[in-house]
Amino acid sequence: MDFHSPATRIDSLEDAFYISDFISEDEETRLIQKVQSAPLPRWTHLSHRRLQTWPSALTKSDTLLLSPLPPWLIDPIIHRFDDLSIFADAPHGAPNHILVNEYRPGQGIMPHEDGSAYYPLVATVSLGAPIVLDLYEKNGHCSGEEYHHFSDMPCHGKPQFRILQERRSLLVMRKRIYTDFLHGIAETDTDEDLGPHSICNWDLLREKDLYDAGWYRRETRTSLTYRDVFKVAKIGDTLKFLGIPS
Ligand SMILES: O=C(O)CCC(=O)C(=O)O
Ligand SMILES: [Fe+2]
Repeated sequence: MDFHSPATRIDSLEDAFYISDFISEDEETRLIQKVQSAPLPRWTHLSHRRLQTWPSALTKSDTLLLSPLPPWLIDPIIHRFDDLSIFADAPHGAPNHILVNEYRPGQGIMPHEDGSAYYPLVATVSLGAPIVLDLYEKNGHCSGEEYHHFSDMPCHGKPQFRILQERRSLLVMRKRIYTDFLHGIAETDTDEDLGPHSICNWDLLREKDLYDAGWYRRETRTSLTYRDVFKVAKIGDTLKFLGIPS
């Protein structure tokens, strides 16, 4: 089976796909335990969330120094990506880099793009609690009083699209959605105005009744974002380059 079937496609977005029950509850529990039990220095503390980078951060020239990913980030997730051919067209045919982001209630991530270091496809597995991801078209411009100082800036006021990511779900964004949109998560402790009119993957949700009131309170949500870095270097080659015998 391919991941880009009509059963998983988010209708209003040509190149985004959503699978609500990508991992089981037991798999989710185990993954959360693994994230939580990583040694403390693994975490980078940012002002609005904390982050782990696997296998390591990219160099200044956006190169990944190749080293194996830990087994818990491969099995079952990357095996399932293989079954669905998610990274089949990527240069290395599989993800080689994973960011783990943890958001407590009130935390988020500013609208941004992931950039050209990566093949334009990101596959995100959500753990622990739902969260809304906002998409902003890059060349959308601001209008309205509060933005008049920044009229040439992309508009971060109102997202064009909102994707509700349930716990245990997979979201794949690629091509134009990757290159032409910014994505972000609001710093709020309540996601509001939820319904078929505002959430573009509403039809694909597993547990719509949780949002009957039109809002929910955030709880700690962790994401695993899988990508393929274009430029890779073997550690041995790097040591040779530095004149160090390996
Ligand atoms: O947590 C998410 O779903 C988004 C994370 C993200 O945008 C990033 O790590 O670049
Ligand atoms: Fe991102």
